[in-house]
Amino acid sequence: MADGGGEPDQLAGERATAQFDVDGMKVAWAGSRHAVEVADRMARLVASDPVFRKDTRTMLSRKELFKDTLKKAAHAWKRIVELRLTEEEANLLRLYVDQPGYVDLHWGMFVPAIKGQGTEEQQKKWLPMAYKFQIIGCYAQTELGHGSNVQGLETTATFDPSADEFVMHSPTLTSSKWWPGGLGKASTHAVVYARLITEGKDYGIHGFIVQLRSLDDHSPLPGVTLGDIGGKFGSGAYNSMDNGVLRFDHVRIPRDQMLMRLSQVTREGKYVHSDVPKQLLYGTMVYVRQTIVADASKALSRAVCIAVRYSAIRKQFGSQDGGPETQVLNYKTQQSRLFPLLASAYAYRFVGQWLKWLYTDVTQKLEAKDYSTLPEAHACTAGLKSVTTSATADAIEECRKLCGGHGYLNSSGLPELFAVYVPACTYEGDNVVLLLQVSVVLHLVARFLMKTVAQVATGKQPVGTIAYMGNIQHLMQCKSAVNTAEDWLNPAAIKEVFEARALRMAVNCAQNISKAPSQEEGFSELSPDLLEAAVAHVQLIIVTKFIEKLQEDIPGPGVKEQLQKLCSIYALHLLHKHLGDFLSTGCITARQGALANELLGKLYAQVRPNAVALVDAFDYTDHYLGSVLGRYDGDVYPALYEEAWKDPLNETVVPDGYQEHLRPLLKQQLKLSRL
Ligand SMILES: CCCCCCCC/C=C\CCCCCCCCCCCCC/C=C/C(=O)SCCNC(=O)CCNC(=O)[C@H](O)C(C)(C)COP(=O)(O)OP(=O)(O)OC[C@H]1O[C@@H](n2cnc3c(N)ncnc32)[C@H](O)[C@@H]1OP(=O)(O)O
Ligand SMILES: Cc1cc2nc3c(=O)[nH]c(=O)nc-3n(C[C@H](O)[C@H](O)[C@H](O)COP(=O)(O)OP(=O)(O)OC[C@H]3O[C@@H](n4cnc5c(N)ncnc54)[C@H](O)[C@@H]3O)c2cc1C
Repeated sequence: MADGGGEPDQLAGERATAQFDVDGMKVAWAGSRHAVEVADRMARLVASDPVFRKDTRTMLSRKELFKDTLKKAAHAWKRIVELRLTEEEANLLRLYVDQPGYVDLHWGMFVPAIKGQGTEEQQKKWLPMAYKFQIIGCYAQTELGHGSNVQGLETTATFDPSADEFVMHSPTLTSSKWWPGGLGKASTHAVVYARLITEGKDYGIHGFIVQLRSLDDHSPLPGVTLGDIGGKFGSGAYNSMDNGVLRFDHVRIPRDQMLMRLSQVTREGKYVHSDVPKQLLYGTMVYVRQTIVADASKALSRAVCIAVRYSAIRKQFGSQDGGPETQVLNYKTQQSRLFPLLASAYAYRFVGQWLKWLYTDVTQKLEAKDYSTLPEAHACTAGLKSVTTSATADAIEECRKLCGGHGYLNSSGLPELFAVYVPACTYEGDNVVLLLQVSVVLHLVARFLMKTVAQVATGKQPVGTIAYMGNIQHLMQCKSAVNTAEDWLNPAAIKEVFEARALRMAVNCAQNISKAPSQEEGFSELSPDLLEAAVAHVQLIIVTKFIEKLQEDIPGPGVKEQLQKLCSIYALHLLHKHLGDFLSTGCITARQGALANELLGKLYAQVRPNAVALVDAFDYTDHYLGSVLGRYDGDVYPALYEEAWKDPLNETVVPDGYQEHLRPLLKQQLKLSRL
């Protein structure tokens, strides 16, 4: 029992009110019983290892933090080798270590870039070294002057046939590579994206493997300037990563270090393009965007887990005759802010699982030289990355506010979680730039369908996640049949209005663009509307994948019922938030909007007794959560109190600086008061 009002038993009471089987929900969340078991084992392995402690991380200096990251990475690798962990286990171990570091770029981008863009011979040469960490690689694409506009990169790779070498050069300040993680201090090699110039002609951006540092003493090779780009947002957080700067002064590399799966330069300097689509140059980004969507649910579920547990512990107001105050989780406002985020965590989890499937499917097709699904993979990964990361960043901040003042303490875990997460809205493609990519696809399809609407039944039908657009005749005219609040529980009713909204917004944009003097001008003028149409399309994908998940066999008493409620909450809170879209496109009436809101209130009340159990199903250890507010035992107040004393400021009772700055001030005031 905690001192002064903290009531740890309260969480036990909350758990007792759950109306479903938490173990069954853990399986639904993780994807299989096996996945629960592996995740649990890896989480405990990390939590029990003192090297992986992270409770003082936000108090470390940048240098200490970076060294701590090197230590953790080396120790993690040692454990992976000693225990012969599988790839699945190693990935989970990395997740639970919970500290960004150079290994992420080595495994997450350097290795995939070589796999995707290197020839078989190049893979045979470089991958075994990378797999054993004999070399450490990063992904050096972004420059000081250009990140989003990849075609605008300035670094050059000029072929010199006399030496059979490329000369890597940074011709301007703005061509300095800037941002690549792991580049600043750790990497020995990089996949560098540069303009290929041969026979006096610029063939645009290509990838090259470049050694940057000596494998003997780690010093930069001649002609290579390297460093870290400086401290970043927040304490701890992404500062564990050595995002770096790189400049080349006529650095020579052998010709066979150009990644040559997409195109080649011959010994004589001839440029040859293979039959592989040039967009595969962007393949590594597609891969990482897909992992970022899966990670959104992890970050969001962590924040929600902290906020739900703490909201069940925290009490304010409502005391009658000296009785207990009200748990803040019982306030309808708290529920209406928190439960949509809980539902979003589940929604992103399932869409992330689906996207992983889509990516695997596309990869298999690419291996069989079927490139037809590449545009779908690009649009889905770009759109979902954008929508899920933006919403997750906002949601983490909302969870901080939901935890009141204590949420602002580092010990709540939320400030660091926000700081480490928020760059996901920018890296791997700025979220607006990525949504514009989705809107290009939507615009093309909408324009095509408008032209061919008469013969749509016989014409070429859109497939994959844009298949619904083929139903244009119905979706442009349909009116929702919802008549009672409970009618909104019908997934078909929800799907229809989300499809109609997305299609009508895309068609409206296409019609307005067609009125502009040129398509380019129209596209630019209407880009804010196009973004909204893209968001509507992506939200439809998430809702649809949640609904499809519920059509699967989901074992465990009450599990499917809870997920059905969460699915309805996810969809209806979006409907409520974007009511303007649904009304202005005529998909629903104002009354139907009000009915959706009425149902939302009822669903929140139904979720309330299950809320703590629904976050327990994420199966997070206290180590991974890293939050005194989100502790499993709910013993929040003693932990908060204890944590405060660990701050370096409390190492002495009288602070450093007292003699120089406080004492003279206080003495001076004394003199003044005596005057
Ligand atoms: C310390 C602890 C340690 C523990 C240790 C444990 C040990 C290790 C064990 C395990 C470890 C595992 C670790 C794994 C972790 C993995 C996680 C990885 C984390 C990553 C962290 C992220 C870091 C960030 C990296 C970056 O940011 S890299 C840089 C990213 N940059 C961008 O995204 C740039 C965005 N811009 C663009 O993508 C493009 O420029 C564009 C906006 C798309 C425009 O392209 P452009 O060619 O200029 O013009 P378009 O005409 O628009 O396009 C042409 C054409 O191409 C199509 N297209 C475009 N993109 C793609 C694509 N990606 N795929 C396919 N097609 C594409 C486009 O649609 C056009 O098509 P059409 O011509 O048909 O219209
Ligand atoms: C933490 C972190 C890690 C990173 N790691 C790596 C890495 O490992 N390797 C690497 O190569 N890069 C890395 N990056 C770089 C990252 O990929 C780029 O920052 C990102 O792609 C955005 O590009 P930018 O910085 O040029 O933004 P800009 O494009 O300059 O964006 C600035 C603003 O302009 C807007 N804008 C840009 N273009 C358009 C347009 N066409 N229409 C409308 N609005 C537009 C954007 O929405 C944004 O609001 C990292 C970045 C961060 C923050």
